[in-house]
Amino acid sequence: MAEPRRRPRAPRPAAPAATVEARILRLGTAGDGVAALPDGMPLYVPGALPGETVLAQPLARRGDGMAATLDTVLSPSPDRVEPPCPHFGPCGGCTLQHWAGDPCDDWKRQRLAVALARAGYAEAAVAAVLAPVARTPPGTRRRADLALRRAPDGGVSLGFFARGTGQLAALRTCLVLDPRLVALFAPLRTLLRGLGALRREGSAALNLLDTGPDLLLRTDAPLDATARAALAEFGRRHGLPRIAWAQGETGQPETAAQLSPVAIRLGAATVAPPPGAFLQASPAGEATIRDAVLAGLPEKLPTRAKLADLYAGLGTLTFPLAARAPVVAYEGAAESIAALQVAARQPGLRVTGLRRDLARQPLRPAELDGFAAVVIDPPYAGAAEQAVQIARSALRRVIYVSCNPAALSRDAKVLREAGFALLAATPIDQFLWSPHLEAVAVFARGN
Ligand SMILES: C[S@@+](CC[C@H](N)C(=O)[O-])C[C@H]1O[C@@H](n2cnc3c(N)ncnc32)[C@H](O)[C@@H]1O
Repeated sequence: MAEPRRRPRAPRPAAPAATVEARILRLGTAGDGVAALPDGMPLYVPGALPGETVLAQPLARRGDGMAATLDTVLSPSPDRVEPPCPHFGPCGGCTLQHWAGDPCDDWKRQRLAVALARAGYAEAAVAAVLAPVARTPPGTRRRADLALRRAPDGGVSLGFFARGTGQLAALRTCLVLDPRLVALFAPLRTLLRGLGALRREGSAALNLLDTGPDLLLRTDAPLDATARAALAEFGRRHGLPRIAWAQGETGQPETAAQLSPVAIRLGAATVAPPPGAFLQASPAGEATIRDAVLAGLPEKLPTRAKLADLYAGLGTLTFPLAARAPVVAYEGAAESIAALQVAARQPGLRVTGLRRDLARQPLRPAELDGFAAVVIDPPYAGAAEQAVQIARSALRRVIYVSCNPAALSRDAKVLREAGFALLAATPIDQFLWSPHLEAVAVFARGN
């Protein structure tokens, strides 16, 4: 899921507007408090909570409304809490840390209910199958995509961009990340201070694998032999089996130092992920998604049943699914599907991996009809083309893993119109203290 590494564009300077007093009516999908201006236009106030009266400074038009900054909270919500992280505010990572957990869970759960209701499922039908929010604990996030910036004195800051400002909030700690990744912040800064390949800006993507932290460094200048030796020494000292490097935001990663093999266990398979590979953000989040997907399968599968896993990545869901029936996994990223295919050669796994761009070439009805169930876990944009093909097929069971309620809503509408009922909906708070919401929804027809 998205993490706030890419530098956001700073808002255009606007003529200073008078501070307004506003009553916050609700929270918007980006986590901002939403009030109504006298003409009815929404006023988006980051940091404000539902029920609060605030003084806010309108800044500039944003979408259908007006963006503002929070000046003063005149009447705080009883659900306002002291943010536990010292970087709250400047850091763009956890924008809802000032909100108590239970109301935040209720808000996320309600957003899933609304998304499914917008797809046309009756409110009562949604309420009947909607599970409580599964909240992942702090200190368990195993992926971080940190921005790097060299200061004029040669020092390097490492952190996330504050929302909408282009300002990098330099982090000393992080409450959501696994402490084993946080422990690398200080040594990374020291390493990067002396690394000529980082002139002005770059990034450090950290994935915590079963074999230890896996680092993908992106810098704005080439990496020479001395720098490679420094990376290998860093890996040895801090227990990183592999450090990969790439030039620029889009350069192809290459292994700069490999000290021992990398691996992660997914179901019954051991997979060697490529540098910077997609992993579910936390082991607990992954387990919740996996369990909800497995629970969504038909109770009894015919002897010759096959399953399909679309947008399979490294096989996070593929390999657990293969415990129930043979699985065909489809994935667009060459390095990910290659890792899945290699892992699938381990004995007894019953997995076939195929590379396919599912946006351009969604599985057609004749292909879908051969599967007893299809799991679909698309990127943020959702799977509009694939949903249309599913609607035209004779497929009876779809398990949809979503990281974007709006895309889920759009695709679920296509399924509903094709006769799919909603059997289960599980909201998952895998990005604690952020407005992100993930979900698993199970659809069936013809049963
Ligand atoms: C949300 S991830 C899910 C991965 C996997 N199911 C998991 O749980 O780890 C979405 C996956 O879709 C892949 N993807 C993105 N666009 C794609 C496309 N057009 N065709 C096929 N796969 C695509 C990404 O490479 C990524 O692996």
